[in-house]
Amino acid sequence: MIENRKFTARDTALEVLMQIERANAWSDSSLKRTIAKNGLEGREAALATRLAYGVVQNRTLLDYYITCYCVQKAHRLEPVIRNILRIGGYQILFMDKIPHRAAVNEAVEMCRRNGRPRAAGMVNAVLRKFVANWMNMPPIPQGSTAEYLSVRYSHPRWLVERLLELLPAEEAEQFLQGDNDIVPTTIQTNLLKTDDESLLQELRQAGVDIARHGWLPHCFTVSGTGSLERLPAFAEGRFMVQDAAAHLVTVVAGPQKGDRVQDVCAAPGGKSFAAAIAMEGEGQILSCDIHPHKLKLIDSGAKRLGISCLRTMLADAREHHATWDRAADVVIADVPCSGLGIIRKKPDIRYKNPEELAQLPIIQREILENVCRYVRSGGVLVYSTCTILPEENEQVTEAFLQAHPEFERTAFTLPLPIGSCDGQLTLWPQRHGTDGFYICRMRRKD
Ligand SMILES: C[S@@+](CC[C@H](N)C(=O)[O-])C[C@H]1O[C@@H](n2cnc3c(N)ncnc32)[C@H](O)[C@@H]1O
Repeated sequence: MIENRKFTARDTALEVLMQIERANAWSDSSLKRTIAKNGLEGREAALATRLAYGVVQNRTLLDYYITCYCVQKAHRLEPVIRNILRIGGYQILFMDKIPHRAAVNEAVEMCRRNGRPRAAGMVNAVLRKFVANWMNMPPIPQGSTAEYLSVRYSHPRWLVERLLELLPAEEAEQFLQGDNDIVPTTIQTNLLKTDDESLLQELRQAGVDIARHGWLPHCFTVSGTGSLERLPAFAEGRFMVQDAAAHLVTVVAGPQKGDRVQDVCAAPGGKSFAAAIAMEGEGQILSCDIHPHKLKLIDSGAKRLGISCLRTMLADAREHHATWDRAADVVIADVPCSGLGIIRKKPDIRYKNPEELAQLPIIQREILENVCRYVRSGGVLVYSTCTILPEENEQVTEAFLQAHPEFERTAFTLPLPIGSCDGQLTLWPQRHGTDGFYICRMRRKD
């Protein structure tokens, strides 16, 4: 049955890749939209997703091989042909269950269906070379370590060079490799509605491949189960999806029952929701964001999870609201960042323009400067990002602490293997098995 419909999955992947290329679309939102428009479900939707993500994750490498086997360089090919070749090449090199013959034939058919019958012969010839050599593809130029890793793992050169400044080469390679792996999803029990054991049983009965998280209480890892959103347990709010690293931000913030919490960059709401669960639904959470449409995501998430102690408000975290001064027990500043720690979930982040990223520390510092005013005496200020770059992390908090002696970093202890931290922590995928994150816990002394 799937055989007959693979055609649609490949066309959907092509449509998504074209949107990414032409309109600079993000792969996750483009996939969601296109899968719905094309009416794909279940395994067909999963195949379209795997193909589109797989090509984004391995784009440089695929283009390198295409260039080796084609008279024209990959970047000179017409975009639609280039993407058909990438989809075909990805299946041949990375997907064991798809017969090579099917990958080639489907690519040839896609040329015809997309009004490019004259390219069919060339596509056939290039992909046949992939098939003939798949166990022994052309060597990647060794050049410098950065050049090799950049092609091998399809990350831009600047990012590889930056990682090589931060990590030993072997670890940088593990990081890059991990960005292209399929990672399990982490979910958290909504203790406001159910308990761990009931959720485990319910999801097992629904056919979900689920295991308790290795070290995070009330969390599970789930894999290979397609969209979790179709499950009644999701629709009825018995769990939320959140990576372990993101979850730890709330653990570090440590909100207590009855607390007043302000989440100043809150959408789509994950850390506010985790705070509400930790607070057993009692207290006040003010979840702000700069984008009105994103506030709706927080509202609908809170409704689904049965959280009633949360309200949303449109606010730019750089602008002062005097009425909030010294009012919060906990302020969470999960600031906009380069997102380089979550490439394994959002593969196209690697292609962001580094020049735009250079502005982020300025915004991050402005946010911290402003929202620190909302922390009460003795209250907690948590700064977090989903990146691993020191200029968005330690360098922002260190500059802040130097300018604000009324704040100090305070130690915290997390479940092993992390253990005790001196007030700040960078989580690394290749070390901790989580997304890449930075968390800093500060306390107002006066
Ligand atoms: C890393 S995301 C937050 C994720 C969220 N805390 C969660 O756990 O679901 C950063 C958010 O900051 C918002 N944002 C960006 N600039 C902002 C600003 N100046 N003021 C408030 N929010 C801002 C973005 O719209 C985005 O939703």
